[in-house]
Amino acid sequence: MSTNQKILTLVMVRKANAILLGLKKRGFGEGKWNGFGGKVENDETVAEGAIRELEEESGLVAKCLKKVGILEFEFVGNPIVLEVHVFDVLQYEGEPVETEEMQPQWFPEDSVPYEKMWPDDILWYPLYLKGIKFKGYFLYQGHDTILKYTLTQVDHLP
Ligand SMILES: Nc1ncnc2c1[nH]c(=O)n2[C@H]1C[C@H](O)[C@@H](COP(=O)(O)OP(=O)(O)OP(=O)(O)O)O1
Repeated sequence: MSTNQKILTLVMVRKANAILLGLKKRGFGEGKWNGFGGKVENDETVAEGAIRELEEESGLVAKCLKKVGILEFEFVGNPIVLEVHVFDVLQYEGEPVETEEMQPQWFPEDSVPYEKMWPDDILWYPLYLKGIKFKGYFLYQGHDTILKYTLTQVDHLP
């Protein structure tokens, strides 16, 4: 991994045509609805990081995860590249609870609040919701403007 790269996770939870999102209460992405996740620590695998972040941010304990996408984000003027590994939770235990970082809420899959989410989400969620694996790259100016992007369907993910 290059010193300019940070590995993060984004964990998506669904049930019966609804998706669980959390309103970020602090830090990066504050005020936006998003899946759950964060930076992977040095002493854990990406999947272990995903499980830890989901529990820390929502109280849910993931029992089975599947990687569904990898998204890279760059911001003009910032050398750091964020590599976000997106996971679908196939099985979990517990009920979502509000935490210091997130206020969780179920949304019907046809009423995802894209206007209050990262602008890239409306581009790749349709693939995710159809069960299609994907890779994406997004160059941002600030946090609201995508200057360019690529998004491709893939058969396999590392
Ligand atoms: N553009 C975009 N779309 C969708 N999701 C994301 C982005 N950029 C992102 O960073 N994310 C996701 C990836 C992670 O799930 C979070 C960001 O994690 P962050 O809060 O920075 O990491 P933590 O380790 O929880 O941070 P601390 O608060 O503990 O320092 O957003």
